[in-house]
Amino acid sequence: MDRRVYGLETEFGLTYAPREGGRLMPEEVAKYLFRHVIDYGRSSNIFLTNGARLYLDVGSHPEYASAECDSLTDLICQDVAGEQIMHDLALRAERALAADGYDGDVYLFKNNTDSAGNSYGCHENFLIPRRVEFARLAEILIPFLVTRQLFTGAGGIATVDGQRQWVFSQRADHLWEGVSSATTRSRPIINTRDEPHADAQHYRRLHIISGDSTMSQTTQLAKIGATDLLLRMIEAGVPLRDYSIAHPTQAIRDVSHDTTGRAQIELASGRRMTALELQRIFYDRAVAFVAAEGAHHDQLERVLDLWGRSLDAVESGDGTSVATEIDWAIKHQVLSRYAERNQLSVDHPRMAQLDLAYHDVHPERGLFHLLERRGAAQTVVDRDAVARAVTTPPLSTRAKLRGEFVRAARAAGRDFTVDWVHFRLDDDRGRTVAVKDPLSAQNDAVSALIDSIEAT
Ligand SMILES: Nc1ncnc2c1ncn2[C@@H]1O[C@H](COP(=O)(O)OP(=O)(O)OP(=O)(O)O)[C@@H](O)[C@H]1O
Ligand SMILES: [Mg+2]
Repeated sequence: MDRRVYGLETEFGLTYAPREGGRLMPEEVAKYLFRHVIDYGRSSNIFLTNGARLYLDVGSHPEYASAECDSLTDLICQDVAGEQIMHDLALRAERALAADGYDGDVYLFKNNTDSAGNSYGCHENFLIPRRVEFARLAEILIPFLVTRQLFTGAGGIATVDGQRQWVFSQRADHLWEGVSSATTRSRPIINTRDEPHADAQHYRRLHIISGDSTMSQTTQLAKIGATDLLLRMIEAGVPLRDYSIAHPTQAIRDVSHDTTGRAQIELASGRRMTALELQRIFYDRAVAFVAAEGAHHDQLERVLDLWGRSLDAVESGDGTSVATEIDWAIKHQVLSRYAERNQLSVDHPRMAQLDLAYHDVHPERGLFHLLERRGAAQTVVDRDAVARAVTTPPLSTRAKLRGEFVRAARAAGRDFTVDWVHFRLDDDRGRTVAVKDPLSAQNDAVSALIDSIEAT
């Protein structure tokens, strides 16, 4: 695909810490969090003027699904904007709670596990051509996804065989299948539910649910950029050997638990390879592909540089060279310095607290955000671009139409229904406009709909 559509869905962890007043169940806190959303959109499932979807499913993990983007920088802007939108809801919830006699703090975490052992996800969506045979795609992609945590993992401390230890990924211990159509009960690496939100004859939406949520913008760039590049190679028919893994979910855990990158992975062929060896193959092939075909976007050099240096860092056992860029290394550096200063072992509860604080979306309280402000975490996009993305959609995809439609309908106080594909004014005799092409930012029928709102 020359222009690819990307979207990121993020589920957040939510807790309430009382200063005064009683405790609250997560479901009750979620109700407070979404009170403003329901006041604003009369539903707990709404689309925003930046083209994103904000919703609360059963349970207590609010989700922000970014608008469709066709560049990595737009995607990062839209994703970080989601944190700010969530944070704004948390502040409103605190005020509403206070009015009801609950004085305390609402915490939102962009992470993947809560203290009760539940896991929630960060789902990556990629538009891919249907002509690519899905079985071949999965065969190549799964070994890549199992091992890419060497540079995409959020890192942190987890309990493995009863012991607290450093790992690459929070999500790895919570995946149960390679490929499946379910996202909740069996939780696969790739979800095959076939809902392309595009012309189904020609496209698929690849739905990857195995990744960790990402705090660092540079990690996000490396994660989505490398995965896109691999997809591009598969689409181009680059011959890649079959590295199918015998037991993918066992392997993803083993790779996560061995931070030397030397976890042995058994392939379906019976051969054994380490995570680093597999990643080196993918990386070398990607470098050769770009050398032959040229870069298809202006961030590609940075993607390859981050990917390559991360593998070097794992190989050398020293993360400092990527400790401002890659989440696991950033977190490891700050937590281990703290442990040294305070003589804490890895199983000390304060270490678990810091690990959690890294993912706090609060711009002043969150540990990652503190590091970023101090220049200890590099960025890809500037603050102004993120601030714009809170209210403005990406301008080169269908999201632009959605954002403009939502804005116009709200301004005029009109009732409307939208989803990723459809646009409708509820009192417009049921006329629904469908925009099947996610890459189209112009559509006469939607323009006419918007004009009709503005004319009244
Ligand atoms: N044609 C497309 N190709 C790739 N991504 C798309 C396309 N259309 C929409 N997206 C992205 O897919 C994501 C869909 O999010 P959503 O939460 O609605 O997921 P879902 O898989 O449809 O449903 P759910 O999470 O409710 O199970 C969004 O980030 C959106 O930007
Ligand atoms: Mg979703």
